[in-house]
Amino acid sequence: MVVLAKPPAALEQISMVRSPSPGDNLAGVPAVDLSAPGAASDVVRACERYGFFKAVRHGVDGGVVARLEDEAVRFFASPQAAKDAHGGGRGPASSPFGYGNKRIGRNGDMGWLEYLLLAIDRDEISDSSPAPSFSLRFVTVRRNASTSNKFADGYVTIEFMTSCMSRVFRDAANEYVSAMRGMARTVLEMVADGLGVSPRGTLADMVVADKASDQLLRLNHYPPCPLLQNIMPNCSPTGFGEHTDPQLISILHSNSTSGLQVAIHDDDDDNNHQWVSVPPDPSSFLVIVGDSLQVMTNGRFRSVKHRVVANKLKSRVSMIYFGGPALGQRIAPLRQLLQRAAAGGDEEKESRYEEFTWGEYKKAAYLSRLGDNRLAPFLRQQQPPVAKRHA
Ligand SMILES: C=C1C[C@]23C[C@@]1(O)CC[C@H]2[C@@]12CC[C@H](O)[C@@](C)(C(=O)O1)[C@H]2[C@@H]3C(=O)O
Ligand SMILES: O=C(O)CCC(=O)C(=O)O
Repeated sequence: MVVLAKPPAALEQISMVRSPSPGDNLAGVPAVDLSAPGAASDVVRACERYGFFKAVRHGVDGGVVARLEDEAVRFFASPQAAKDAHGGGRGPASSPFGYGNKRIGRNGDMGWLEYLLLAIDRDEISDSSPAPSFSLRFVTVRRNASTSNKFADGYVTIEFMTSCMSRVFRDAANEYVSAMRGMARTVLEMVADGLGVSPRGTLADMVVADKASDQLLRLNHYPPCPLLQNIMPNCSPTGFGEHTDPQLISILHSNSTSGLQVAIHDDDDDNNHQWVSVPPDPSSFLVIVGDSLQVMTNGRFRSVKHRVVANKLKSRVSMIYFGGPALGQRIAPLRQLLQRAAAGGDEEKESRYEEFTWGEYKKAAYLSRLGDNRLAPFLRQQQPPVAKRHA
């Protein structure tokens, strides 16, 4: 009798992928030295070809990263019941925010991970603040209400509406988010410079200066998964399924455990892609182009598909800042790019996409499955596929 190997119950509903091997590593991960004079054009080149890059010499203090990572590790090591108490609940009315275990989003996606998803809310705290709709929510307040430009530059503090975390955790998250907002500004200004769009704050202000912008912080923990070692030695569970990020920009940090893979498209055939591993480098950050930035560049930048494969032996901890604009922000190609095209430049002069606001897109995104192509319903009819990328 042949007995078929069956995955352990803990892995039911989690899809398997081929285990990464050293040969899958992306040779020459695109890297940009953010302190270099030519950084803006390097950023644009990487976002066009790959949809992501590794930011080095970024100016973020290692202590800021270490303090939040230590707190995240401490939180994930706490008793399961304590973590579950901060979950967003289950079912269609549940909140995506707070602590989650294996369930990603509300539409049936599963992964070998646990996480904390936090909204960064910039309302000032006051007695009249509406009660939060979920159990974990950052509320940012102005440190100095009279200096609004400082506010724009990231001088914010974060308070938790609930006391699930220690003061130390709160402070660590606060300083980390400030650093990420600073990097988001730097990169988005470089994008504007590199594309010849003025003022250079056009994109950065939507995410960093607009008081109503929609920013998230996600802390992921992928426990080691030795369960398949003997029965399926060449397979690994999916940690986080393939997806693109809906926002403008994401900034990812991970510890030294591998697992992140990105889809690299053929230069000649846009429908063809290959999954490659991005070796971890805790001294750097990965900047990822989101769907909204793809639209704002009229498809010139690519929102890159990425996923995480669980590691058999080591825990992976990642921390991601997602920079989205205000819900009412129109998501459409930057006018100057279209105007330049109309005046005879080399870019397309019509938008490839139907118009939408970030609020509309976000609503649709949160009803979709992780791996769906969320921009497809917004593509204008009879548009050619996303332009062949520049080398
Ligand atoms: C399955 C889902 C999880 C997600 C919302 C969605 O319905 C589709 C997009 C997913 C994603 C991917 C990037 C970020 O991790 C995230 C927070 C986001 O903004 O979009 C997640 C959403 C989530 O985990 O709730
Ligand atoms: O953990 C990672 O490295 C990536 C996670 C991710 O893509 C996400 O949280 O959206």
